[in-house]
Amino acid sequence: MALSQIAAQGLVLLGCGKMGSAMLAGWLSEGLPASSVWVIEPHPSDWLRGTGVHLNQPLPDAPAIVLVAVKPQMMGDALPVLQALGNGETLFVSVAAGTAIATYEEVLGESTPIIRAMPNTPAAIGRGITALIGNTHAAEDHLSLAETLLAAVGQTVRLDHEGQMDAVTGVSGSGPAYVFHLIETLAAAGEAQGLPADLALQLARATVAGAGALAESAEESPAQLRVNVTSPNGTTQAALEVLMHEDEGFPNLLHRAVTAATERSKELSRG
Ligand SMILES: NC(=O)C1=CN([C@@H]2O[C@H](COP(=O)(O)OP(=O)(O)OC[C@H]3O[C@@H](n4cnc5c(N)ncnc54)[C@H](OP(=O)(O)O)[C@@H]3O)[C@@H](O)[C@H]2O)C=CC1
Ligand SMILES: O=C(O)[C@@H]1CCC=N1
Repeated sequence: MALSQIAAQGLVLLGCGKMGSAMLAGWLSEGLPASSVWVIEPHPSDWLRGTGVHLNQPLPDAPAIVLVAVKPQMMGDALPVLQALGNGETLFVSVAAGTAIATYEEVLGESTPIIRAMPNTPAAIGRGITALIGNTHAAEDHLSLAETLLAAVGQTVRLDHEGQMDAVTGVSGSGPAYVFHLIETLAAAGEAQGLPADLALQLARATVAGAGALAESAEESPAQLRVNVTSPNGTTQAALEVLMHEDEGFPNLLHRAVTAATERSKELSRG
């Protein structure tokens, strides 16, 4: 099914904060007409008001997809509004962290096709990645429908089982924040070495963006690309000896960070 077919039946977006807006911006720029989107959002931003979507208006009877993008803590209040669309043709896709498929089945009905997805904010510029897993009522058609929608804002991957979702959240869902923090801290380190703040930020931002693009397009592995930068006994080697330190280096730090995110995702799903 193409994006135009989703447009014909309608798309409902429940919650349009940071993640909902990132995806909506991507869909609109990919040609999804604003007139085919219904958004339920208690405090719409000026940007959202300006898009021309149906805002807080009565919903269509059988939209192709309802996408749920409210905070996990808001789910109990938000989901019942959609109950009438459950147990029907409409596919539900939720991007909420730490909210199990079973939670949606309880509210929407067990025969509702439900897909749990974990996107990330680069979706706003079509460079996201979304992992998906469906319930037993999500057939191949439903999965490819969700993939059509989410592929419009980046890559998609299917998971083998729902248990992988916590770690996915820790790696790619939260991951953009780690990279933005890397840019901030690389710039601050440059400033500490005497560079003007704006120059340090320009260097850090372009370096992370360029290295990311190279890592994605090059045939070599990230490890080989790292070696390519590292002259024997040169400047990079001096830095990597700090970053690759067994206890205080990047591997241990990132391992702890991803573990903390994964554990928090598990904790959220316990309620
Ligand atoms: N931000 C990210 O990078 C990612 C987020 N996610 C998931 O996406 C979901 C949304 O996160 P995020 O966008 O960051 O959070 P935000 O708080 O920015 O967005 C949630 C939006 O939902 C609105 N809302 C609250 N209650 C209701 C309701 N009853 N009906 C409709 N809308 C409601 C909120 O309004 P108000 O602010 O007025 O309460 C807010 O605008 C979360 O479940 C999160 O786990 C997944 C991947 C990445
Ligand atoms: O921080 C969070 O809980 C959400 C889920 C992944 C990214 N943001």
